Amino acid sequence: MNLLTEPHAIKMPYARYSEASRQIAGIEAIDYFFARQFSQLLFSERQESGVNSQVNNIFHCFLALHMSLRAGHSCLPLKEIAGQLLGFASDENGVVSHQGYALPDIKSLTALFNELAIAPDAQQAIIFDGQRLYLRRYYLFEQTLLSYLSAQQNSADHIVIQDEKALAQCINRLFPANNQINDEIDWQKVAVANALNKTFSVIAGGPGTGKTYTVTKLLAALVSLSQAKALKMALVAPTGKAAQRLSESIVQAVAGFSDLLPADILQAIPTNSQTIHRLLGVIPHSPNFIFNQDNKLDLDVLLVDEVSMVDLPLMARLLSALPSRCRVILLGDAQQLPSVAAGSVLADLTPIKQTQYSAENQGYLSRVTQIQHIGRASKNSVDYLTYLTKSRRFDGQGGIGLLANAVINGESEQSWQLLQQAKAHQVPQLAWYDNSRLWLTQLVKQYYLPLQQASSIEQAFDWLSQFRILAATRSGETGVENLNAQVETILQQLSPALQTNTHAAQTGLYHAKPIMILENDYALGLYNGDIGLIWRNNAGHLMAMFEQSADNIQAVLPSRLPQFETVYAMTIHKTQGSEFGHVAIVLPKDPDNQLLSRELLYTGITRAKQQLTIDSHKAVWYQGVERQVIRYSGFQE
Ligand SMILES: Nc1ncnc2c1ncn2[C@@H]1O[C@H](COP(=O)(O)OP(=O)(O)OP(=O)(O)O)[C@@H](O)[C@H]1O
Repeated sequence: MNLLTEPHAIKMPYARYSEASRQIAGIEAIDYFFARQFSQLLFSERQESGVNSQVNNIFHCFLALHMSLRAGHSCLPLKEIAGQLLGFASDENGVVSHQGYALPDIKSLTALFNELAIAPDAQQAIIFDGQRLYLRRYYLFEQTLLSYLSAQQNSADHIVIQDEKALAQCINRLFPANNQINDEIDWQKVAVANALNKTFSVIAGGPGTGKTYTVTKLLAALVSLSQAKALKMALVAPTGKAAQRLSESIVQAVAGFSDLLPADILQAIPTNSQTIHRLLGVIPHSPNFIFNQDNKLDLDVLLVDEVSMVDLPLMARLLSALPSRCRVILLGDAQQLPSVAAGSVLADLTPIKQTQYSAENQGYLSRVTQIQHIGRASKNSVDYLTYLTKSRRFDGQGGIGLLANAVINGESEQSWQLLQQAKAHQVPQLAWYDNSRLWLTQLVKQYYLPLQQASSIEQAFDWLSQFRILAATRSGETGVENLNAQVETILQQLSPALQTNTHAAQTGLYHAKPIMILENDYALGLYNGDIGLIWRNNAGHLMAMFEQSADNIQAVLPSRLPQFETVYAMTIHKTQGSEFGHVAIVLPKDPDNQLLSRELLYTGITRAKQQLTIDSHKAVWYQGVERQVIRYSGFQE
């Protein structure tokens, strides 16, 4: 069937894209062609149907569905669009620029889609299920996740370790009683105990709450309890950088446990992490992987870190590739930005905002941890989920933790007051500027100029990790591209060597320039988001250097590099999974910028370990803190 041939009986609401874009604000060509193609497909199969008079409504719903997918939702709940005027826009004087389109109420829309018979089993490309419209692909990914979860929750025989006495001994050895502070519940201990009797668990918490520390104890417990059976364990994260950090944190945690555990147990704790893509085995130019539902991984334990960054398709593919015996432990901060691509897996898996277990689970936990009051039983319990709440990094009166909390709780006034106090130097760790850029020259001098004088590449990487400028957008005055150009101009003013460097002027490359890779190159082993430094080697040639692990630096000829860009400044989205000593966040000037959200600000703020500089107007800050990222999915009510 030729999809582009319109069945003659059906008249589409817009003859071409230009007409639709004049009428509907915010659409892109791809939304229009998606709606047109799938409406035509539907009607070509239903020429005699009574729904023909509804072509406009169907077209508009499909248009809204595609706009939703583009915004990262995995579906479109009809209740979000029913009875509304969508795509309408007018200027500040009330002059209408786009008329938009109106949709019928929920009852009529539901009746229409029921009549179309596009239920999940109808083998259609667009599916209507549970009052939501889906593209079939995303529906199937979501089903994979949902059925994985229900299989874990319903099957007690998946639980590997059932000897509670042995469990209790092991847990109490890992968490000696003197770890208990002022009768506070040690949630790290609870999290380990909780994960030990489940094949699936989620340990969630903000930065520095000890997720990696806790999970290292969990791995130690699994090794101790496996009774000489060598477990096949894998540690993964969504990006190379996050995988590297996970390895480093586990090595650091293991080093601190020498008083708690014998050397043979410590040695058996895995420390090598890899990306999820690497574990699954990338097939070049294909979205599929070597390991999948028909060719499963041989694993007993899988730990996934930074789950907020994992999108729905990747999580579904990962879970499909696991054998049923595999224990899965997910770690992440559910309050961070969701994945760039579709879905909000971690947010969906953490539907309640504090730990709440069933009475049965509480009974088990009390028995093995000897902690008596783990909480009241609740109907809303989610037994696989434990929150760690005590930040080991941002305690006391440090401004970063206070600001992060106020932002994620939507407290615009309180967070703004913190910034004002910071201006008066009353809050440690914070500095605030009103879109002035006064800080830029000083921080470039402090952090970026010294890179040129670093005595070794290792030292340069170390210094580079101390500071980063973060922006919400790529383009525009406050975007990454412009900020990078400004830093380079300042560096040229400060460094006479750079001013006279004709090679730099011709190629844009110079010694100690930080770069970020923008596309995967499997042959070179370089991936989107990898950060490197242009560096003059001993032979006097400029090479691109990448820190593959703490003691392995890879040198690549600049001419062989995949697409890359300068990275004195980067987007907040791209910094997920990384941290820096000092972070400077530059926000857009327009409060209506659609990228602004409290999750974006929170993610940016929590990238800073010691010092944070914020550059924002008041109206922009308020908008950012008040707006929340919402992602629709079939996990929600
Ligand atoms: N119970 C504890 N006792 C002592 N030190 C701890 C404890 N829990 C965590 N820490 C220390 O606190 C720091 C942060 O812990 P960790 O790296 O595990 O946190 P995280 O939640 O994984 O943080 P992020 O993912 O943001 O890096 C580490 O230096 C760790 O050794």
